[in-house]
Amino acid sequence: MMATMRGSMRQRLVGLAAVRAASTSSLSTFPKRVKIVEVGPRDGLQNEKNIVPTPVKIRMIDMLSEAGLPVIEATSFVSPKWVPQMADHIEVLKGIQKFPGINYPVLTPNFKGYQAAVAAGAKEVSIFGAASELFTKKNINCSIDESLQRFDQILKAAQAAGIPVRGYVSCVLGCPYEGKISPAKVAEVSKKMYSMGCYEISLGDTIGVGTPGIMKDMLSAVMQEVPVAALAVHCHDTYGQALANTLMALQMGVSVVDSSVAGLGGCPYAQGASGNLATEDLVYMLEGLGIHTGVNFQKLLEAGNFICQALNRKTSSKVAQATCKL
Ligand SMILES: CC(C)(COP(=O)([O-])OP(=O)([O-])OC[C@H]1O[C@@H](n2cnc3c(N)ncnc32)[C@H](O)[C@@H]1OP(=O)([O-])[O-])[C@@H](O)C(=O)NCCC(=O)NCCSC(=O)C[C@@](C)(O)CC(=O)[O-]
Repeated sequence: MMATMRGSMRQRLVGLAAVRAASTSSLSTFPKRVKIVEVGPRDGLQNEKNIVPTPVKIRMIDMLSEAGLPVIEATSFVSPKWVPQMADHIEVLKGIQKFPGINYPVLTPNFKGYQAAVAAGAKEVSIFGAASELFTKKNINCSIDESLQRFDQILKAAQAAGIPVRGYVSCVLGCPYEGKISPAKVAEVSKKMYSMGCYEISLGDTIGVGTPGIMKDMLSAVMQEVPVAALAVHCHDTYGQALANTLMALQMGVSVVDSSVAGLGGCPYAQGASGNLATEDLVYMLEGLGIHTGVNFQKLLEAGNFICQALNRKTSSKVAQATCKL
């Protein structure tokens, strides 16, 4: 009875957000549809100190699939010495249900990771670089130029095998080691990765220090070099700016947004990085703007609830917290 009441309250809450959309006049600049790239199973879990059992990861991904997320980043084929939490990448990728129409990309830092990912059945991979030399060194142990050479090898093999490659550029609004990063540097690295063959470039505010004004300047520079249709934003919420920064990107025409269920997340090689933009908060805002996502909100809440219980953690999603109280 109580659960049914809660369910109907949640529906009313989402309905309320959608009704507000109708009264908003400046919606013409927003995309009609946004593709959400769910990074919770990878970015959300990679920084967890205690190893999350593989069946929990698999159930989390299956629940996110049931919620209708169109892209779910499943795991990373990185060195287990560097990120022990992702050491079960083969079991996770093989163990999840592959829903038709949903992509399950995995991170591959080098050719070794790419080969292992493809052998385990990956149909899409993501390479990850940065606009900061020091962060690149700390994160993948090479310079930016060396990282681009490694990516080139992956991209050539992936192109031959018909495997799409997504590219991340980290530290686009600031670096934990170098501080300010110039929009020109972000544009330069993004352009290189796009020209080399990445179909999409995800711009990461890795430590969540950006504000909408800096986001605007950075995107303006990148959009000179990469078509906006090929751009995504990936905002961490360390300073509570992730939703505002994402809104700015949407206003500028970006229609792909990365987020993490329950706001889980953080990069082990970015001191001070906290969780990602929570998928629940993103979906609530997009519904309110009348922007289609295809996500079942109730099932998304259930996936967030499941992983928070498994981690013995309170959700970082404001919307999930609010609906819990209803
Ligand atoms: C890139 C390396 C491997 C270089 O690490 P390295 O130590 O320079 O690598 P190496 O080539 O010298 O090899 C050292 C050992 O690692 C092994 N190795 C080498 N490659 C692999 C592989 N792919 N899979 C499994 N094992 C591997 C290799 O076989 C060898 O094993 P050993 O002989 O010592 O037993 C390492 O630095 C690494 O794994 N880094 C990953 C760090 C990471 O995952 N960071 C988090 C993801 S990025 C992020 O979160 C930001 C993002 C994407 O979300 C966007 C944003 O927020 O901005």
